[in-house]
Order: sequence, then C-alpha cells, then structure tokens
Amino acid sequence: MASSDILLSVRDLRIAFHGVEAVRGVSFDVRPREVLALVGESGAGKSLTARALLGMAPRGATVNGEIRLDGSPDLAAARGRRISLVPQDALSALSPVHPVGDQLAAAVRSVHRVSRREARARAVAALDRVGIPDAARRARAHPHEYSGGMRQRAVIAMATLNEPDLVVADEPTTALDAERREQVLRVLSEQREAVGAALLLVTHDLDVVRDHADRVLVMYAGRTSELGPTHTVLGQPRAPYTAGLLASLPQDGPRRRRLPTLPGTPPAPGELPPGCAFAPRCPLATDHCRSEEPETRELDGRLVACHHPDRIPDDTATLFEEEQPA
Ligand SMILES: Nc1ncnc2c1ncn2[C@@H]1O[C@H](COP(=O)(O)OP(=O)(O)OP(=O)(O)O)[C@@H](O)[C@H]1O
Repeated sequence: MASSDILLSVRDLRIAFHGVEAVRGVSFDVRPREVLALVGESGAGKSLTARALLGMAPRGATVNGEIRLDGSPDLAAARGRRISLVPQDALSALSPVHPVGDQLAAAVRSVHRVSRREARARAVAALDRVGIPDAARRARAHPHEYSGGMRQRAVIAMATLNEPDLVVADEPTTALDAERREQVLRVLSEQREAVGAALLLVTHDLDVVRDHADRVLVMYAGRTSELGPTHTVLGQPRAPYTAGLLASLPQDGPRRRRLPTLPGTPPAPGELPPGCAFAPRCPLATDHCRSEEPETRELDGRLVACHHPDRIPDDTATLFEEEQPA
C-alpha cells in the first residue's frame, strides 16, 4: 500500500505503569477518512491506546513505540489541530466557567487568524450544524445549561471545527441513554464526513461497530486479538475472543441463551497467565496456547493472534453457547 493511503501509523505501541505493560505492542494504521473501531472488554487498553495518539497518556505512564502522522513522527503540532478528541464525558472537555460559544470561538482562533466576530460566527454555525437549537442564543450559555446530549454534540462541533484529519472518539456515547446515543453517533458521523476526517472510535458496543466502522481492531489484555474489515472480522471471526464477544450479544432466534456467554474476566496487566492471555477463557485452548503467546498473522483478509484460528466453527456462536432448557 502506498504511504499516502495511510494517515496515521502506530507501531509496537507499549504503555506501562511502574514497569507493567497495559498495552503490549499494538500496531495499526488509520487510512484517510476511514472509521476504525477499537473494541474489547474493560481494561483491554483501548483508551490508553487512543489517548496516546493525542499525547494524553495518564500521569505515570511510560509510552514506547512509534506513532506517525503522514509519515512524520513529530506529532506535537498536530495534536489538537490535525488530531482532535471527543471524550466520553463532555464536561471534561469544556470549561465550566466560560460560555460554550466562547470556547468554540477560542478553538477557532487557536488555529486561524480571524477576528473575534468571525470566530464567533464560525462557532455559532458549528453549533447549528450539530443540531443545537437556537444556536446563537445557546452559544452564550454555559455547559451546565446544556443537556448531556447537547453537550456531547457541542464537543463534536469543537472537535471538527478546525477540520482535523483524525477525530479520536473515546466511548463518546457511554454517558447517554439509548436514544441520545444514536443521535450523537449520527451527528459524529455526519460531521466527520463533512470535514473529511478519519475516525478512531473506541467502543464496547459491537452493534455500533457494525453500523459505523469500516475496520475493527479487537483488543484483549493490551494486545491485538484480531484486526480487519468489519464485515470480515464480525462476519467470520478467526479469534475465539471475537467469537466470544459476538456470542455475548443478545440474539433473536428460537434458542434461548444465557448471557453473558463469554465466561470469566480478562486478566489485569500484572497478572497475565503464561501463553495466550485468553487461554483460561477459551474453549479451544491447548497446551500450546497455555505456554506460548501467539503472534499476529495474516489470515483470510485480517490479522489474527491465535494458534487455532481454523478450529472456529462456521457458526461461531456455538463455540460459547450454553443452551437453557426451554
Ligand atoms: N492511570 C493509570 N494508572 C495505572 N494503571 C492504569 C492507568 N490507566 C489505565 N491503567 C491500566 O491499564 C488498563 C487499560 O486501561 P484502559 O483505560 O486503556 O482500558 P479500556 O480498554 O479503555 O477499558 P474501559 O473500556 O473500561 O475504558 C487498565 O485496566 C489498568 O490496569
């Protein structure tokens, strides 16, 4: 693939706390305008990975590996301009003491040499674009005067205002109810497309991945479990962990199933088992899995880290299925 097809490249990203790695050598590319979803259970390292792209690793974290934007490792100037963040909690992105419109106008002026009046007009237009009703008046209100969904839309307006190349959205809808979630994801998708940005979308929700992502990176215990086009990975997973996540989704059908069907919990960073970190929860695990961690390799149009990807049945749900007596 030509390098111009790659907007952002991440190679062997490792993030450690006190010498214990929570992200253990993750590599992926983000292509211009694509939506790449990062999924996995809590603690997989999704947020750490996403925030490392913005230089926002938590205090005490040691970050190693290579992150390049358009081939350049010098990301300092790009962060906040060419790469922007939509966080889980809009209140963490907005100052409580300034009107929302002022904050958006300040973001405009941090990048463009325009008058205050022009910056303000762009801020109001951006709020209008994300569906804030009566945007000119609302621009004068403070964040606490907005509903949760409106605040999240205002943050999307702020994150796309300066036409970044990449938006990083870290669980952008977790704090919202189901109806608002759909609305906020739609607004995010519209604004991203309008400015021509790529999106790295951190989520727990495979339905969101299916509906919004071109490709998906499934993370487990700080590593890549599976990475490839969404329809390939979710349509016919080759990592038992992906199959387990899919099996845990509520499904329609004649058979009633107990949920969640993926047994156990992921290991904490300092408590990894020997071999494959997923082995203690994996119905396919062998002695080989319990002694040697699998490398990622290419298979059927995706990357997968598993010693036995060929043993996954076509009907992947049966791998973890627990039928209940009717
Ligand atoms: N500030 C921190 N100090 C120490 N360890 C941390 C810190 N932040 C994260 N970790 C460790 O890294 C692991 C991965 O964290 P991360 O926030 O990336 O998980 P995640 O996949 O985004 O989970 P969630 O879906 O719950 O947000 C955590 O389980 C924790 O062990």
